[in-house]
Parts: sequence; C-alpha cells; structure tokens
Amino acid sequence: MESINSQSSESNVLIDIKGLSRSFGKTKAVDDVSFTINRGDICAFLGPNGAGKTTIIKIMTGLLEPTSGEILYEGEAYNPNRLSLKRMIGVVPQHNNIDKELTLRENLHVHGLLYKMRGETLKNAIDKSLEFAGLLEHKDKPSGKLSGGMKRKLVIARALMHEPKILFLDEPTVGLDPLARRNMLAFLSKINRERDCTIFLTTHYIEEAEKLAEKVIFIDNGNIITQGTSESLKQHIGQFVLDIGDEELQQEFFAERAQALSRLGSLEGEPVSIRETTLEDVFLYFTGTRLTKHA
Ligand SMILES: Nc1ncnc2c1ncn2[C@@H]1O[C@H](COP(=O)(O)OP(=O)(O)OP(=O)(O)O)[C@@H](O)[C@H]1O
Repeated sequence: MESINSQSSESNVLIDIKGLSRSFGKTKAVDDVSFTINRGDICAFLGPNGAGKTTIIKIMTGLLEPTSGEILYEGEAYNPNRLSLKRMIGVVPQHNNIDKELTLRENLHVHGLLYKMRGETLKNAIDKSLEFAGLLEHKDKPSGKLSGGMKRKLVIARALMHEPKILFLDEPTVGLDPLARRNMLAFLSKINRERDCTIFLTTHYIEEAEKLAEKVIFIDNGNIITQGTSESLKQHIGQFVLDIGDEELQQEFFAERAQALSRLGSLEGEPVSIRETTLEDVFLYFTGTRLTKHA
C-alpha cells in the first residue's frame, strides 16, 4: 500500500489505526489496514461495494470487534464502554435509524438521555442541533413525514447533539437525489468549518471525495490501495492523461501538459485526446478496474 504525501505530523493525529483486520468466516472483509486521521480534516474512504468500508466504520465506532489490530483515539485505545471516548464520536449509519412515529424533537430527546443530558442542557442541545441543520421549524412533526434529505440531516443533527470531535458517516448521500446530494455536501463542509468537527466518511462517489476531502483513502477487497490528498494522488501518476484508441482504450500519464502534447503529436492516425487526470484514473491506475463500474 502506498501513502502519497499525506503529511500527518504526530501531534495533529486524532485517530491512529494500526494493522486492523476483520474476517467473517473465510471472508477477509478488512485485511491489515493502517491509516491516520488528522484533527480538523475531512477524510474520505472511497471504494466499490463490498470493499470493507462499512466494516471499518463499524469497528472504529465500537459496533464490531476487530479480529486483530489497534485503534488509538488521541493516543488512547478505543473502548466503546467509556463515556468520555463515546462522547468524542458521532455516528451516522448507512440507514436512517430514526423513529418515524416520534417527532424530530422526541428523536433527539431520546439520544440526549443516552448521553446523560437533562433539563435545560438537553432542551438547548436539541434546539441548537435542529437549528444548525435547518430543521427547527419542523421540530414537532412526525419524523416519518420528512423528505429523504431531511431525514438524513436529522440523523446528522442527532449525532452532533453531544458535540463530538469527530463525525463518522457511512455513505451519507446514498439514495438522495442530485439536489439533496449537493445540499448534503454543503452541510458536511459547514459542520467541518463551523463546529470544528473532524469528518470521516465512506462513499463510492468519486466526485464527493474529490470535492470534500483533504485526505482520500482508496480501499478495495479489504486492502488500502493508496492514500493521500487528491492533488498528491493525481500528481503521483501524472496530472495529464492521453486517452489513446477507441475500443481498447490505453492511457498514458504525464507530469506536464507540454510532455503530453509532444507525445500526442507523435501519435499520427490514432484517435487520441488529452485531459486532466481525475481520481477515477487514480483508482484505475492502481487496481486495473474502474470504480464507477462497480458503483
Ligand atoms: N456480518 C457479516 N457477515 C458476513 N460477511 C460480511 C458481514 N459484513 C460484511 N461482510 C462481508 O465483508 C465484505 C465487506 O463488506 P462491507 O459491508 O464492509 O463493504 P462496503 O465497502 O461497506 O460495501 P457497501 O458499499 O456495499 O456497503 C463483503 O464481502 C461482505 O459480504
């Protein structure tokens, strides 16, 4: 596995994952995975269906035991039974696990009680979270009446109530229409900026990782393929690409546009086009398959 210029200084590391593995019978869902998440970053775990993303998020949030490996939160081993560590994290699972019969306020109330909030503190945390998510005006509606995008925001508002340092989101935009997806990405940026909250999300949408994340970690078949910033990953393989041929497309990568143009000039008679490298090209370069084909 390659780590490409991910620039994590020891003191800035919030979470340190070392040699994490998890098997289900003979299936190795996660196989010796190591990475760090820096304080304040948005970090995207990007990979096709079945790559191991949900398994890792479940292990990191204490819902699953790893077969082996270590997770350190601010240098301390993660123990889901310790309230102080549990308070550090907010979790948004892949499926909206809200009670549709309860109002928005009631859903958050139940969550607050679990985090030992009471009285005015609880009431204020509910109002603050709903307001931040733009849902305050709906607070007395049954949650089942919300749109898909609003239900997702409610789950996020609930996860933010106890002011976690890091928010985990498993495929936050799956099932949303394009407009709701765009709104969701803007909302996640706002959480990161205004709540000083580190974000770790899984996705199989390349453009989401590209738009949002400081650090992108590619995963396939339970292994980390490569990791780094979008820019460093693209620079590593070359910022410019020539697509050569039509049926059997071949790609050649170049650090400079001038080099790509010079090569293009030498390819007489072949269909060829020049463009900037994308994260999709990075996945293809390292795995030999397209991520969007899987998604
Ligand atoms: N509880 C389980 N029992 C058996 N196998 C499992 C279980 N959970 C996950 N797996 C297997 O582990 C592998 C990784 O699954 P995981 O759900 O972590 O992938 P994913 O990247 O999150 O995929 P998706 O995007 O489809 O959710 C898959 O082969 C899956 O079938």
